Amino acid sequence: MALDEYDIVVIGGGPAGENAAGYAIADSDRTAVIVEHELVGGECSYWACMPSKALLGPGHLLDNARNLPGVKEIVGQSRLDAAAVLARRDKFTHKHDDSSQVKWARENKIDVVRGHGRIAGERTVEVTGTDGTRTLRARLAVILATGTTASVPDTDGLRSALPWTSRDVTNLHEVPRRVVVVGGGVVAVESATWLLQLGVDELTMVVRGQSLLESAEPFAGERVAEALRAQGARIMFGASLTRVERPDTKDTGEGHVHGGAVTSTVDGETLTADEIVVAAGRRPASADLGLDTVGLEPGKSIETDDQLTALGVSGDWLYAVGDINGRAPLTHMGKYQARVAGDVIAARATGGSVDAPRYSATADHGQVPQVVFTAPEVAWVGRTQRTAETDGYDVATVELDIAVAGSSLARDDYAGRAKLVIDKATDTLLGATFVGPGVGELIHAGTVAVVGAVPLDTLWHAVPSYPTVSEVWLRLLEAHRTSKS
Ligand SMILES: Cc1cc2nc3c(=O)[nH]c(=O)nc-3n(C[C@H](O)[C@H](O)[C@H](O)COP(=O)(O)OP(=O)(O)OC[C@H]3O[C@@H](n4cnc5c(N)ncnc54)[C@H](O)[C@@H]3O)c2cc1C
Ligand SMILES: NC(=O)c1ccc[n+]([C@@H]2O[C@H](COP(=O)([O-])OP(=O)(O)OC[C@H]3O[C@@H](n4cnc5c(N)ncnc54)[C@H](O)[C@@H]3O)[C@@H](O)[C@H]2O)c1
Repeated sequence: MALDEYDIVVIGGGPAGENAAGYAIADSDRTAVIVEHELVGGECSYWACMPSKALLGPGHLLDNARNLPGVKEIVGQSRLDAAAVLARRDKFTHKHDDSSQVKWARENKIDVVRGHGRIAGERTVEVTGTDGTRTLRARLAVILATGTTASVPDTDGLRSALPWTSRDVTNLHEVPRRVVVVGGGVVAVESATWLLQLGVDELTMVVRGQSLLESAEPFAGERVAEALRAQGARIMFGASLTRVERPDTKDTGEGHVHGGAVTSTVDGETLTADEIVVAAGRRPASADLGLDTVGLEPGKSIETDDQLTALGVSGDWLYAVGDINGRAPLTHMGKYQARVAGDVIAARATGGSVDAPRYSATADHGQVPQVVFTAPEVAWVGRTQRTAETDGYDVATVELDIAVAGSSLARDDYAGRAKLVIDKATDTLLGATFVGPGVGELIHAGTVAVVGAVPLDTLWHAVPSYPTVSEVWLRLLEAHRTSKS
C-alpha cells in the first residue's frame, strides 16, 4: 500500500519538481512523492520547450541549406514537409503519454500520485484525484513546483473566441492559412517563426510595446523583426487589440482551428484570420494551491530566499522552485533551483550547514542565460546595458557585427551581431548578447565568464578556436582594448 507519509512531498511534476525530488533524496533512504494533476514532465515536455524546439529545428536546417552553395541547388525553393515536422514533434511529446517519465521517477525511488495537490496547513498536502481525496504528510519538506499557465487578456470577445494559447500552437495539428499573434515576447516570436516556416500565408503580430523581445538588447528585437518581416510577417507595434469576434466558434480540441474566421479590431483596423494565437505572458499556477492555509496569497508567485525557502512561512519546510517562484522562468533555471533546493533539504535533513555556494541560487540574480530559437537565434546572459545601468553599474559596452572566418564558412549570408556589457570598476562582464544563426551554442562561454567574474585581461587568454563563430569573442575583446586605449 502507498505511504501516506513521506520525507518530501512535491506538488507539480515538471522539470523543476522532478529534479527537486531527485536531489532531495539522492544517495539516501529518504522518501519522496510527486503529486501531478496532468502529466509528469510538465509544461516543458508536452506544451512548451520540447514541442516548440522540435517544430523549429527543421526550419533552421532548411534556412541554412538555402544559403549554402552545394546544398541550396538541391534544396531549391522547396518548403518543409509540415506533416513530417508535426510527426517528429509528436515523437518528442510522446503523444502526451508520460509513462517514460513516471518510469524514471519510480526507478529513482520517487512515488507518483495522480491528482490535484493543495497545501492543507504545515507539512500537509491534500490530493484530490479520481478516486477521492488523500492526505499526505511531509516529514521534512513540501516543495511547490506548479509552474504557470498561459494568461489570456480580458479583451472583449477574446476568451469566448477560444484563441490558441501556447498549448495549441506548440501542439498544432493543422496549419491555419491566416494567423494573428498577440504579443511580442519569446512565445510570440518563436511561434511566429515556426508558423511561417510551416506555411502560414498571412501572419500579423499585434505588439503592445514598441519592440519585440523587450527584455533583450534592442538590436535583438530589431533583427528578429527584420527577419520575420522578410518571411512575410506584418508587425504592428504600439498596437492594442480592443475587440475579437468569431461567430462560429467550435471547441475542436487542442491544436485544431477553433471554428470559423476570427476578426480582431486593432486600433480601429479589422484583421480577419483563421486563428488567433495569444502569447501574452503567464500567470502563476497558485490560485488553487491552499496557500491561504499557511498565510500566503493565492494566485501570486511564491517569493523565496536563495535557499528556495518560501518567505513569510515559519520553519524551513516549504520550498518553491521553477516558474512558480517567478525568479527566472526558464526550464534550465528551474532545474538549477531544484538542484539547490534538493541539496538544501538534504543538508538540513542531516543537520548539515547550508553555508556554502552550492546551497544558494545566486545565478538567479543577473547571471541568467536564455536562448530564443528564432531565425536568427538570440542568446544572452546576465544584464543588458539597460538593466546594468538601472542596477547602478558604471558600464562600458562593445558591440559589433559577427564577421569572422567561422561565420562566413557557416553560411553565405551569415549576419549576426554581438555585444558585451562590462563593469568598468572590475573590468568583468555583466552581460553578453549574440544574434545570428546558431548563436545559442555560443552563450555558455559568456555564462562562464559572467558567473566566474573573469577579468577581461584573463579572458584574453581564453583563445577561441579557428575557424569558429566563437572567434567573435576575440573581436569583442580587441574592440574593448581599442576603446580603452
Ligand atoms: C511555448 C513555450 C516554450 C518554451 N520554451 C522554453 C525553452 O526553450 N527553454 C526554456 O528554458 N524554457 C522554455 N519555456 C519555459 C518553460 O516551459 C518553463 O520555464 C518550465 O516549464 C518551468 O518548469 P516548472 O517545472 O517550473 O513548471 P511546469 O513545466 O509548468 O510544470 C508544472 C507542473 O505542475 C503541475 N501542477 C500544477 N498545479 C498542480 C497542482 N495543484 N497539483 C498537481 N500538479 C500541479 C502541472 O500539471 C505541471 O505538470 C517555454 C515556455 C513556453 C510556454
Ligand atoms: N526559448 C526560451 O527560452 C523560451 C521560449 C518560450 C517561452 N519562454 C519563457 O516562457 C515565458 C512566457 O513567454 P511569453 O512570451 O508568453 O511571455 P513574455 O513575458 O516574454 O511576453 C509577453 C508578451 O505579451 C505582451 N502582453 C502582455 N499582456 C498583454 C496584453 N494584455 N495585451 C497585449 N499584449 C500583452 C507583452 O507586452 C509581451 O510582448 C517567459 O518567461 C519566456 O522566457 C522561454
